[in-house]
Amino acid sequence: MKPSIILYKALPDDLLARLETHFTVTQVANLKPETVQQHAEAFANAQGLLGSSQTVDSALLEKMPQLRATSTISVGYDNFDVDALNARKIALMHTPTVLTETVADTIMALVLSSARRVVDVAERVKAGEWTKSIGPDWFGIDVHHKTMGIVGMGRIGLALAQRAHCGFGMPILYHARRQHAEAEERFQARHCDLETVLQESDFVCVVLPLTEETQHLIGKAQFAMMKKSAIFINAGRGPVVDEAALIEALQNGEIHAAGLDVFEQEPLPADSPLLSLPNVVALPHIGSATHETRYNMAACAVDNLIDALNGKVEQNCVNPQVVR
Ligand SMILES: NC(=O)C1=CN([C@@H]2O[C@H](COP(=O)(O)OP(=O)(O)OC[C@H]3O[C@@H](n4cnc5c(N)ncnc54)[C@H](OP(=O)(O)O)[C@@H]3O)[C@@H](O)[C@H]2O)C=CC1
Ligand SMILES: O=CC(=O)O
Repeated sequence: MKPSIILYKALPDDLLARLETHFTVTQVANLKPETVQQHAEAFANAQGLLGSSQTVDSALLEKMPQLRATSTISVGYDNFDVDALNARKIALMHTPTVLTETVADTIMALVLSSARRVVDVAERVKAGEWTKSIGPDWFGIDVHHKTMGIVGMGRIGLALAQRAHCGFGMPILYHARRQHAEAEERFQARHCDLETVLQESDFVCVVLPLTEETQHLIGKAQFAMMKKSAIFINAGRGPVVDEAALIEALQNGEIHAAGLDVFEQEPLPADSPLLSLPNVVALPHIGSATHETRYNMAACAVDNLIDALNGKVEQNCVNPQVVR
């Protein structure tokens, strides 16, 4: 008999078919308690769980006594209670690498659009305000050859460093827990403490995972350290930044502008002050959102679940050490 799994995200037809050759699939809209209750038997029998962007906590795991593997269509896994998974020796699979280049492209898009005011001035053109040759009130600031500060020099940080250094001639400062030889050799990146990155960078790009250590790592004191001309980018996770402090820093002119793909609350509430600040580019968490990359992530997650339920956790497993 094929193992049963719960799928909580729509998949392209060919990937759903691949999943169904290996498993009996119950597809649900979400992992809310009422959904779990409605499909109680399927959850009780499921050995696998596949989807994205939903909380997987101990309350859910209690309803899934047979669960052996979870597979998220994302690289970030802060929405999972990893300790609870570890306690039950449940594998957690994720999709690093396949999205790295696309996310780095998104971050460069935020850098360029914040600095050159692409969104702001395009809206002015559409509003019919381009009636004569433009003046300094339409100007932006240069990106090329400015100092790029990267907080989190992992896979995405490295791909960002490549774009910034090789494409835009930017010197790179970075902060991570350890030194990264590849970034230093290929892009002459300089490993610094967080304070130095914040003080010396023209662009501060945060590409950190959300953990107990990184939650609100960037707050009032950190914005105060940045240059008044600095542009702040967050493409890691919203709660890494104290959003109230960011809003204050933008309103008080402590920093020049911000480009944001992630927020403390997503979707961003319609009354967020960020939406009325002209020096903010706010994106709806589109880091990896291209047709190609989202397909590749879903394919990777399907393969990951097939592998994990066959006892193969050498690749893309967050907790291989606990899996039997
Ligand atoms: N906006 C979006 O759509 C997307 C957002 N993301 C986010 O980006 C994150 C990073 O992805 P990826 O680059 O693949 O991950 P990696 O694991 O490759 O890199 C994470 C980096 O963060 C650093 N880091 C972690 N904790 C700390 C800390 N406490 N202090 C300093 N540095 C720290 C790591 O340091 P060290 O090297 O020293 O271990 C590492 O350099 C994801 O976890 C996710 O949250 C990812 C994809 C899309
Ligand atoms: O935010 C997206 C991810 O893959 O993580």
